[in-house]
Amino acid sequence: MLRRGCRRLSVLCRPQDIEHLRPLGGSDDYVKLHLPGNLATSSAHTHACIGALPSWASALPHTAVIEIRNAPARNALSGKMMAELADVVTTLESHGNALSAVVLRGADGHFCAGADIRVAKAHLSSPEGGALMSRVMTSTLTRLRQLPLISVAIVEGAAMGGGAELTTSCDFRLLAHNARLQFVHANMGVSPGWGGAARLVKLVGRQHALRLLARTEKVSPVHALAIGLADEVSTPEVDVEATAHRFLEPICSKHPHVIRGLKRVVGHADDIVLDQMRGEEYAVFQELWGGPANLEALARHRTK
Ligand SMILES: CCCC(=O)SCCNC(=O)CCNC(=O)[C@H](O)C(C)(C)COP(=O)(O)OP(=O)(O)OC[C@H]1O[C@@H](n2cnc3c(N)ncnc32)[C@H](O)[C@@H]1OP(=O)(O)O
Repeated sequence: MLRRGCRRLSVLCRPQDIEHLRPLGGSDDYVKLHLPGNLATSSAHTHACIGALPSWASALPHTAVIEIRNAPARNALSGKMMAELADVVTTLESHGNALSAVVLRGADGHFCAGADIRVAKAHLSSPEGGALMSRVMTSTLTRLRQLPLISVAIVEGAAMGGGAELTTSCDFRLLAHNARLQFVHANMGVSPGWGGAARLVKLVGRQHALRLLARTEKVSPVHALAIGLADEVSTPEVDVEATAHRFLEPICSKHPHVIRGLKRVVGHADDIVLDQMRGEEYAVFQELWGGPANLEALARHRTK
């Protein structure tokens, strides 16, 4: 399932891969997309599980929240949750025009403990099962990373294994003072399988990435900040929700088209060669120049 194109190596996930994972979970574990009121109504018919925004996020305009919940397993992802995360990303790809940002957060004080080991043991322990999970998660997290939205992981408590990989698929990581990140894969006898190794190298560089992966080091918030794995760290005085608010407010107060254009330009600069980037930059500029936000800004600027 690996395709070696002339430019990139891509992992192909088939719809039946996602459907294979969907029954593998319980009734209380889920991944849910929380949207502002109008979008929640218009996205009600999509596959994804949709809810209203939690109160801490409702004051942030143009922001969605992805909630990860699996209470008995520190929010580890069951197969069902992996399928639901894919659904959520599909909804954001097709219904997210009015959004600027998406926040990924685990429920009840933990981010995510990786793959749900109970499910993995019972249903995905074969090489084929692992490959299937890897295809689905790599594809979903690549699509999450490529959304034209600013994505932010709020990391509280444990982010282990695949959970640590999940944090790297977001543009920014805001860590609670009690956050614990650990790429425990080597302890599980595996390497990252959700695309997280490549993203980690991009974030922290070859040296730190190899060290974190090979030594399975526990990364404290202070260390994460020092090596570029964290963008902000909350304190006991300023909690993680207030930290997220402070970080996101200057982004979400701008016009969503502008933020989406910026993300596309920077995303492409990061991922593709320069001449393609120039084409994208030109195309985005043409789309934005003369648009409502640009005209509003021009109107505000008085001619001397
Ligand atoms: C390519 C991706 C590959 C992977 O992600 S493989 C999975 C890698 N993840 C791990 O190895 C994490 C293992 N868990 C831990 O280290 C710790 O549980 C963790 C997350 C730091 C939390 O520690 P504590 O707060 O002390 O809680 P605890 O250990 O008592 O756990 C509470 C309950 O949660 C369960 N749990 C934690 N991680 C899980 C997982 N990944 N899958 C399934 N169940 C998991 C744990 O078994 C315990 O259950 P119970 O209450 O004893 O029934």
